[in-house]
Amino acid sequence: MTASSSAYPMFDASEASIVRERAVSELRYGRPVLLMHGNLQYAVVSLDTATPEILSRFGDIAANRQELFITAQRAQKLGITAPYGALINVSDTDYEQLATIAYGFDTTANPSYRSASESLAKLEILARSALLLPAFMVFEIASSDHRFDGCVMLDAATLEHDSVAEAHFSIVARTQVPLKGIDTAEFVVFRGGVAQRDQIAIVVGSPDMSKPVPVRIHSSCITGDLFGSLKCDCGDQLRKGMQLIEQRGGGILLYLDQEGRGTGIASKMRAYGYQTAGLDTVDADATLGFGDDGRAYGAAVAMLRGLGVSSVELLTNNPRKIAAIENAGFTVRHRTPVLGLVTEENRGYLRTKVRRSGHMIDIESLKIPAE
Ligand SMILES: Nc1nc2c(ncn2[C@@H]2O[C@H](COP(=O)(O)OP(=O)(O)OP(=O)(O)O)[C@@H](O)[C@H]2O)c(=O)[nH]1
Ligand SMILES: [Zn+2]
Repeated sequence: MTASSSAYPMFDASEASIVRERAVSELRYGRPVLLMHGNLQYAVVSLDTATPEILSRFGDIAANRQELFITAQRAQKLGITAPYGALINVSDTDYEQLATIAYGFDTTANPSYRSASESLAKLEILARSALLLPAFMVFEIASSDHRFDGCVMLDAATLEHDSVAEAHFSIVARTQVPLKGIDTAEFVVFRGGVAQRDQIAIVVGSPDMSKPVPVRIHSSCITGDLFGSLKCDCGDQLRKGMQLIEQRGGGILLYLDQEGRGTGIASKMRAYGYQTAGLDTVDADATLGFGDDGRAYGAAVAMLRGLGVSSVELLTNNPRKIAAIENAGFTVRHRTPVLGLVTEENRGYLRTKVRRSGHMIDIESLKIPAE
């Protein structure tokens, strides 16, 4: 084999999605990245992963002029109105105090701040990609400052929510798996999109792709799907969804790698902690800095296209899923509700879904049998 003498690199390492994934990796290891916006450059570290030592070094380099970025949702919890988030003055704030301001249950802090620019609001997108809390230490650096040379540098303008247009997926494996109560099921593994993660489509039976196909788009819920958590209805919905598809004579279940509505298992468990302390699911996420539901359905769209689906019967109570599929050009012929068992433990969660997230569940049906 002869070595290539091409003057061109094998791939374009400046491609926005690759730079973003490198930045994600750096942030998860607690290291700084550079966020560019026009002539401005910000050194940024994640509060979720940076150690006190890293933060202290960061503060030394910034000569104590670093600020804490929090999202608009978290700012609102602190009584601050800032549409793109806020930059909190933290010159004399220790690590514990930073965490309290950034995502603590106690929201009584009254810090001095300035409103963040639109470009810094993009840090929330980066946090979601990295499955980290959306709180960052930020320091604006001069172009003559070379102390962050070597850090991954990304352009804020390239940080957009997972868009369908950029999602390229391909099938890497498909194989039959015998499932309890299901006649035939084929697991089709797709690879692509953000971080080239693997996503699964389960094709039940042999659906006619030229007709409306029964489809459930299911976001992963380790606690509910695997362990039978009583806090939500996910496990029931998963199994009911599969049964409904089987009863229809075949269809597709898309199992999306979107734990905790895309915030990741760590943030979901933190949110559960706040729920135990009395917050509902939406307020618990907002207290951590997250918006109501930031899930993107690019992977679902790509998988349905990859399987040759154009028209669906969607098994869901969530209007956002319908909108996402319709916006991508699919015809939603029919919607079938999927409701799990209502229990004392999940009733509040289901009510919040109806009242605050617009889920189409008959509130009367949320009475538990003994009521
Ligand atoms: N952040 C957060 N995520 C949760 C909580 N409870 C469940 N989840 C996640 O919520 C998602 C629920 O997914 P789905 O059942 O597909 O979606 P849905 O929005 O309920 O819509 P349908 O079930 O289709 O009506 C999963 O990713 C769960 O991990 C919670 O309290 N906080
Ligand atoms: Zn769940």
